[in-house]
Amino acid sequence: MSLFEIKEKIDALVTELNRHNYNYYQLAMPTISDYEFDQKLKELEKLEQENPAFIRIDSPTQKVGGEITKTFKTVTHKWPMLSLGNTYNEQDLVDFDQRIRKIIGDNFEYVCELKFDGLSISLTYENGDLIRAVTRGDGTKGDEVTTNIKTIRTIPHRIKGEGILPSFEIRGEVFMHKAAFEKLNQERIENGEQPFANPRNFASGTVKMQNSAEVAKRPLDCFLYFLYADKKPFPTHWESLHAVEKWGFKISQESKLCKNLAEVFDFITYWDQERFKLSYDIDGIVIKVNSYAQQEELGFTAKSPRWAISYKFKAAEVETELIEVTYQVGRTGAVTPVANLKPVLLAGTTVKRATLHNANEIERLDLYEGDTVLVEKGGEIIPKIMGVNLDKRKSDAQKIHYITHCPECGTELVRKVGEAVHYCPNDEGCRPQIIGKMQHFISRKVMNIDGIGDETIETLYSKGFIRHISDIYNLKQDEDSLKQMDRFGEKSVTNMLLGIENSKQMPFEKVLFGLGIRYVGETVAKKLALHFKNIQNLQHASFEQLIEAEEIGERIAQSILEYFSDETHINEINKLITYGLQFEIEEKEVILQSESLLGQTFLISGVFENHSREELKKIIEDNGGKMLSSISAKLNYLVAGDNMGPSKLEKANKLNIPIISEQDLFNLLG
Ligand SMILES: NC(=O)c1ccc[n+]([C@@H]2O[C@H](COP(=O)([O-])OP(=O)(O)OC[C@H]3O[C@@H](n4cnc5c(N)ncnc54)[C@H](O)[C@@H]3O)[C@@H](O)[C@H]2O)c1
Ligand SMILES: [Zn+2]
Repeated sequence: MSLFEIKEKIDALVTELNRHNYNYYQLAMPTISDYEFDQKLKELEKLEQENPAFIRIDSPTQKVGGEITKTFKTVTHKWPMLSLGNTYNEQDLVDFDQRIRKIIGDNFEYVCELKFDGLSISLTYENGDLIRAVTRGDGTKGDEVTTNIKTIRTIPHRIKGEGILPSFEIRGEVFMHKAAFEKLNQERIENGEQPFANPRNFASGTVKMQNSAEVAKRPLDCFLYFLYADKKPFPTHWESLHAVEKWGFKISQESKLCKNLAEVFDFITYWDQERFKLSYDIDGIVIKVNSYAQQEELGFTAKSPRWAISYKFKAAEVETELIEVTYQVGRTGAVTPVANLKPVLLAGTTVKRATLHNANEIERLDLYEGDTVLVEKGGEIIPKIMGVNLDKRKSDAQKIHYITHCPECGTELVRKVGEAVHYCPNDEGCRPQIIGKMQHFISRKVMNIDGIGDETIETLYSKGFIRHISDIYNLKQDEDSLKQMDRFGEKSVTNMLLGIENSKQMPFEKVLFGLGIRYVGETVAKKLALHFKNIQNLQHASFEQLIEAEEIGERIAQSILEYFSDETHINEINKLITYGLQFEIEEKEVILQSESLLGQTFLISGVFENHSREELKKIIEDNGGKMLSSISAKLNYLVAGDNMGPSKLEKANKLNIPIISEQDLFNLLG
């Protein structure tokens, strides 16, 4: 290569890798595998080493990959939060070991740890209290996410014990267990939200959420693995790990003290096999020099410590044949494509299917019939297709196009502008939608109706007993004929009818969730119930009034409007009201904490530093204030946080309504 070509190559790699960093860290949606990314980064490193004059300051070899965001307070790290050098092969570890021996001699130990696939966090404790939690950010500065991190049960807010330092930092990895990921991601798919690709992305998306109450609902966990203090009380990393465990921190029980490289290799070989049995994802092994004095001697590069390295496992992947793409219709009408594969063994299980998410994914992969595909088992339990082996494509194969009509009822599918998912709009006539809606309604998380299960719903539907949710409440009429039916019997029918009767006491928010309005999942239903109090208010709410409610965005508002514009839905609700289901929230008797806001009206808008909008609302109401849902001359105060809409601000200014901050509100309370 000529010098000119080398420079071109370096520039191209820098641009490409920076784009991948952005996709990976900011969007949590990488488009190439970690392995490919790391190969390209190594190529760049090598070119730069040979041609140092061409190193660019924005080169990904010169900095840690993430960035800070504007939505949180920025905090400068007392000790930079670095990355780790990595490798996928054993020879590099031998070289690493030799480099170390050259500098510190032969008398040292390694600590081998699992490399948890999550996001790193730095916790600061003072006098035993957790006072701050900060993300890695760009390595120098990070986002302060203390409130969110405090929702993680395994992170102590306060520690007690012997020898606790008055001030220290402890770092570790926040992650989500695979089972929790599968469950929550499934809920997202059902609610029409974009699913996360893996637990790591889900965890990092969660830590950066604005609403801590929402974070609390998503179970995260954390292993701690670095202690930092001005003067470390222990001479080694290993001793620190065991001390902090006594202080109350969760450390991994799988770490191992290794005397030499052979023991390190044993550890690697063992975990390469066993990693799939863990309840969480790891993407490799971290090898650290144990003694702090020796760590200091070895020092750092621009991006990572010289005394540590990570050995990364290649993702488990295998080639197999695509048999066909089939389509599943969910209860909200969302149509999900599934790749049916020639069964193949991968990471200890037989794989027969892979998710394709939506039409974009089929397009991205450019799938043809009978293609040989590369299947990867990453975070998820259901594997995904990474790519196609074009060499093996059959010459007469046809390109796969996403279907245009519902495979269940033949209705033409619709896809809204800006959305990835196709829907079957025939919600009243499409079997899986009808059955799915009723199954959702009776399920444990929704109306929790005893004595009736998914299969019963299918049978009752097939026999013509039920077509709508309201029919469930009419089953009593058919008691005698039901008792005559196969596999039903006296007792089970009595139980079922009792369960149905009891469910009439379920609160409004559950009923609302049960109606199956698109995008109205459990949390949204709760917010709507709290905000609108009863079905009439919700049914007649305008678009503007809907988006006033906490966490209700335009997409949800639109979906609610559409739902209530359908006569069948209104009839259905009216029937349910007649049957005695709850369509308003029980107004609890309020005992005021004070009367300092009595007679005053408030409206809350924007995002607040210390409280959620619902919390502020409660504080106002507990002190005698009244909430209004829109800006009018009747409004006394507009409590404004960050990112308030400009139109509101303008309106409030026009009407001369005082705009106050969160702090001003508390001052009003006295
Ligand atoms: N596919 C893509 O587009 C893309 C883009 C950018 C980065 N990446 C991937 O991300 C990697 C870079 O990410 P990175 O800078 O976070 O580095 P890294 O993930 O390779 O290693 C550093 C991180 O490991 C974590 N870690 C887990 N367990 C640990 C333990 N026991 N001790 C110490 N640290 C532990 C820490 O969070 C630390 O910040 C790349 O190697 C690449 O594989 C992929
Ligand atoms: Zn259909």
